[in-house]
Amino acid sequence: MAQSGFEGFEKRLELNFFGDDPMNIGIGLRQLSFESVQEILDAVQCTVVSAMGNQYFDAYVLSESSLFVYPTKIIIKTCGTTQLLKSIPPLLSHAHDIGLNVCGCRYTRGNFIFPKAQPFPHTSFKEEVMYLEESLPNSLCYRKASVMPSNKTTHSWHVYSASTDEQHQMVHHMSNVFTMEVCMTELDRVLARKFYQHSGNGISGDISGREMTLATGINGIIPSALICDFSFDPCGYSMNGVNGVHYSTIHVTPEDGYSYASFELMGFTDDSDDIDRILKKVVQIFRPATMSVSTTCASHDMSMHVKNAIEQTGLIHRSCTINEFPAVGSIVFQTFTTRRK
Ligand SMILES: C[S@+](CC[C@H](N)C(=O)[O-])C[C@H]1O[C@@H](n2cnc3c(N)ncnc32)[C@H](O)[C@@H]1O
Repeated sequence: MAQSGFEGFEKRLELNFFGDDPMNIGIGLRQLSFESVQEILDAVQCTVVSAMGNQYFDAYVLSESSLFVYPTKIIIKTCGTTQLLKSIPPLLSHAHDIGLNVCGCRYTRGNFIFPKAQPFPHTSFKEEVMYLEESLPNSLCYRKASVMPSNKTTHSWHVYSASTDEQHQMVHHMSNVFTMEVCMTELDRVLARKFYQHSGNGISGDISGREMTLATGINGIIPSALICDFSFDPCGYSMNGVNGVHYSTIHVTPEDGYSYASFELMGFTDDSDDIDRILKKVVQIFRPATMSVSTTCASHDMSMHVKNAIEQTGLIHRSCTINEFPAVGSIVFQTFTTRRK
């Protein structure tokens, strides 16, 4: 294991808002100017490298992962040594200026490969929780922080959630929406090489990103999705998939010694056959030695589909932890490894 390298494991923040005038939200957060978005990202220390949108939301590829902006929801996912939680104060302030107030927060992450390289407030989960508690208004009175373990101390899932009373009631009406966060380490070396640019060809990150999408089969994971992709120099890859109201996103750190890839999907639980097929395709593209899947949903029915699909790829199910979070629902954290691990 390298002593230090690029931290692939992302921090993910999801904030939900409500309007002063709920019947008149319109495009809500999507009306934030590009300057306001950049100011929020400055606090995190990352920038926009590519963007696309549809009638439902805007999707940005960042220098360190992704940002999704819906009228009343924002999801920021950043890796490396970014200071994700520092986005909260400017974000709440800009949202307030357009008549929106926060009503729900969910922060999740895995275990950093290089924890000592993380800056404040990401130096420890305790520090992160303290920062979250101080940054969120008192109206978010249902709060919970938990570290969900696996069979290995090196793999656990950190979760913080907070919500208002109203948001707490609302989650039950959204019972068929889920998010799935997949983290993969020790990628197959031959497959990881596909995320290196061909040296000295001088082509842009957009064009070589597209080439990687096609060469690896990433475009076949969700064939109906519109893809915004980008490759970094000399290596590294990010993409956002836009499919109606749903997004998917993939980020790859292919360097040997600390290789990492993530896949995330927001979708409807009714499409469980599709989810089986998607997960198998993801495993086939990266062939990781270790994989964790965290599903967030009003119920925990999804977890069985996840387990069955991944076991069919030859990976072995090692652990499953379930926890309930107010206004979020059930989070199921499962880990898998190859036989040799
Ligand atoms: C931003 S991407 C994907 C991040 C994602 N969280 C992951 O690790 O899967 C990170 C990869 O791009 C490479 N990279 C090259 N230039 C970069 C830059 N300017 N900013 C961020 N990453 C860069 C890193 O070395 C790493 O391999």
